[in-house]
Amino acid sequence: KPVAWGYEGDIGPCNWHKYFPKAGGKRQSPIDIDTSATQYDGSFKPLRIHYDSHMCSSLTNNGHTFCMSVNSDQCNLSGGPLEDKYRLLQFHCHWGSDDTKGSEHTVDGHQYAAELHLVHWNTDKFKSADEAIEKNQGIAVLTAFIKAGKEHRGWNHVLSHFKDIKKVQGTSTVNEDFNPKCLLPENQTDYWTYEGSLTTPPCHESVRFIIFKEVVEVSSEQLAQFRSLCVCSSRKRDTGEDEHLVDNFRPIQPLNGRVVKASFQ
Ligand SMILES: NS(=O)(=O)c1ccc2oc(NC(=O)c3ccccc3)nc2c1
Ligand SMILES: [Zn+2]
Repeated sequence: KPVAWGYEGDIGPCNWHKYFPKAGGKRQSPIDIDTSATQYDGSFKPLRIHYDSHMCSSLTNNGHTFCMSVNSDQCNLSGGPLEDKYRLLQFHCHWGSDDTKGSEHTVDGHQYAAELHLVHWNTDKFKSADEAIEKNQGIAVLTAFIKAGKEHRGWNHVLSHFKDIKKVQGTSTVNEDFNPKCLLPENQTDYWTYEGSLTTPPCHESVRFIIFKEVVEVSSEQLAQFRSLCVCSSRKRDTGEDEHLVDNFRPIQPLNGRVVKASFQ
């Protein structure tokens, strides 16, 4: 029977290690990026992000975030710090209860309103995502910070399906011509990268994070739509309204001597 975990109370991040021992490991995520301690690495080749847009995907509320599952073998990532080719598996976000918090990684202690994770698995080294998810070098997560600002039209293709997934386990099929590349910042040459973990249980230490320096803007109204998702099926709080899915970010974890590399000087 799967163990319940969440972001507050007894099942919150401080207790994850009791049922998910890797959560207490030495290369956990997220971390704070201290820009004075990052090391420029001139050896990185250009990042190659090739996504097609003719992919059918499904959007689900898994009770911890929304997850857009992608099943196209044409969405590939390679280059940069990566030695192998990785295939897009899903993307999701982390956010807060207001625009002042929500990202998992922080930059010089600054937390953004939300954080986008595009999750890829290593198709050169492993036969399935189920295998890659728990192996070193198995996963690469392209990450973009999100702040409140002007409206992002690309995000509306995803947000327009949110009414179908308000409740947990709600699923909606997305067939329209949508390319997740539109969710990334324009500047895809400046990024930080380090070796970490899944930021939710089971916290496998299998992830290479690639975090773009440029921050993406979405409107405050669009951020409010993230918060409209419900974390529980129909259980009403004693106050009678639905419990909303917010503050689904893990606190930052010890760096333990890891060095964050930068693709830029
Ligand atoms: N916040 S995170 O670190 O990006 C993160 C955290 C936990 C995750 O579990 C999975 N599993 C699959 O996507 C998957 C999808 C299909 C088959 C096997 C695995 N991806 C994750 C990403
Ligand atoms: Zn994530």
